[in-house]
Amino acid sequence: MTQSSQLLRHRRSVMDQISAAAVAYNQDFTHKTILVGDSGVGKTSLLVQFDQGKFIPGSFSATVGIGFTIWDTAGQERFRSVTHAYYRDAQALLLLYDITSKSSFDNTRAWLTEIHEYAQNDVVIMLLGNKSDMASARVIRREEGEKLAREYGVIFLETSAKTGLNVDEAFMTVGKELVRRSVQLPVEHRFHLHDVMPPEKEPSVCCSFR
Ligand SMILES: Nc1nc2c(ncn2[C@@H]2O[C@H](COP(=O)(O)OP(=O)(O)OP(=O)(O)O)[C@@H](O)[C@H]2O)c(=O)[nH]1
Repeated sequence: MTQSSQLLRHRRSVMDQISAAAVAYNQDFTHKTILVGDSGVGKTSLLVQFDQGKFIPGSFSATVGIGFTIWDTAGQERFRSVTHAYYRDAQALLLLYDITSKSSFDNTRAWLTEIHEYAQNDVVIMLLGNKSDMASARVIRREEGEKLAREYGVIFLETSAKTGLNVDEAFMTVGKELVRRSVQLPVEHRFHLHDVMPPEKEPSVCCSFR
């Protein structure tokens, strides 16, 4: 078992709470969230920070896909065909780039094209500019991330898997949107968001979803 799959087995995530609450009100409500983006942008680190509240320096071995609620994928090209299969039944996607890597930012367009091709039409997408703690190495300005997010109509945040900045907010925002969509159910199956989580501050940029 990989390190990442072990941590997923033991996670006590906010998403789990949201999911559990949703299931209590609607037996059919399930969701899958996956993290995508170029190799090295910090997908696994973000997941570790969210799950364990800590940063473990150094690269993790490339992971193809693990867990059952939040899926971490490898950014390497050789795993791409496997990733395609994951898109199909994903309800939410966290697309990461590294603010110190222009190529990872440029490649987000290719990732978005792929997502549009393979994912469900109503998938929740969040664009995350990770490694925001590395101010002196920054090559992608925050405004560039915001502009791209607006262009594609997705939510945007800058995060740091190292300091934990906006990590919970990212997963919370996705969870809230999934819950919001689930309340399109008949009245008798609805539940109230306030019952499962306290009010959170809104993300810095929040665009309409597709
Ligand atoms: N300073 C800083 N370093 C980070 C951050 N996130 C990840 N890293 C580092 O970036 C490197 C790559 O992180 P990973 O989490 O392995 O990246 P990944 O996207 O899962 O990579 P693949 O599995 O190859 O797709 C590691 O050395 C991490 O310690 C961050 O927010 N800040």
